[in-house]
Amino acid sequence: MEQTSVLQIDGLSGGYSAKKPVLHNITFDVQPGEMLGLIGLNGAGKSTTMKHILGLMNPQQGQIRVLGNKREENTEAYQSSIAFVPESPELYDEMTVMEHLEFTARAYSVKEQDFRERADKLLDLFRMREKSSSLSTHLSKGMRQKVMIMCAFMAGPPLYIIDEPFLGLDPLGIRSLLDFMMEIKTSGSSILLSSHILSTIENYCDRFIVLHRGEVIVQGSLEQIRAQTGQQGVPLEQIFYNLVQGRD
Ligand SMILES: Nc1ncnc2c1ncn2[C@@H]1O[C@H](COP(=O)(O)OP(=O)(O)OP(=O)(O)O)[C@@H](O)[C@H]1O
Repeated sequence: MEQTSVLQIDGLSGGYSAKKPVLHNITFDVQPGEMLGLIGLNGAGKSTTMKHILGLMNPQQGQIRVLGNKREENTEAYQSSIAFVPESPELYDEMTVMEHLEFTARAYSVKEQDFRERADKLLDLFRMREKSSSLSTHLSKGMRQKVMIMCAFMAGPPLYIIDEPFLGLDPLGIRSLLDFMMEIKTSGSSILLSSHILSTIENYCDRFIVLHRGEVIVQGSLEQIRAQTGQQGVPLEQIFYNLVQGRD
């Protein structure tokens, strides 16, 4: 039997006005246990693609399925299968770090035992234990970003959508995040990650989608992209530069 994709995007076109689509006929999938890197220049359409997946924007054309469900057909199953880490932290001012974790656990119906285990692990991993009772307004920028990441991991869904997570994290935080993402993959969940730090994600993502002006110009594993572009042994960053340089 064919395996159901965690995320399947077919012929997605969309944007902020019907007259001027930003995304053009985007097609790609994410399989269980895969980490996909969504890369592209500023304005290429990475966040807009994520907004469509999250259901914050409606496709002008095409379809998006999460675990086989279309959002409009089975909204609850669709939404509860996704956790999102936005580029800029969005926290509740009047809630502590622990209360954010509790709130997320309730929203995703995480069992009490799992909540305790995950909270314990995340507070240690991201070195946030001594801040667990601090209000979010009393945290540094990087700490606020860590809370967003911890909440997504608390939810424990099949699909994580993570928008440029490394900015603001210290080197230990980046390492913890990368290690934890590898653990998540091993447990069978999937990650769609956007980042400009190509040298960091090069060794972690199973496949890459290269977006340019709202179109997928190349996709595949690093080896496949090297073969497709005739650039054996070349780092991802250089391949990306060669691909987009001088292209309209
Ligand atoms: N709220 C908005 N209203 C209208 N146009 C928008 C809006 N947000 C983004 N755009 C446009 O959509 C296009 C894609 O932007 P998007 O934010 O998806 O890019 P991105 O790849 O995430 O870029 P970055 O790397 O800078 O985060 C750009 O041309 C941008 O100007």
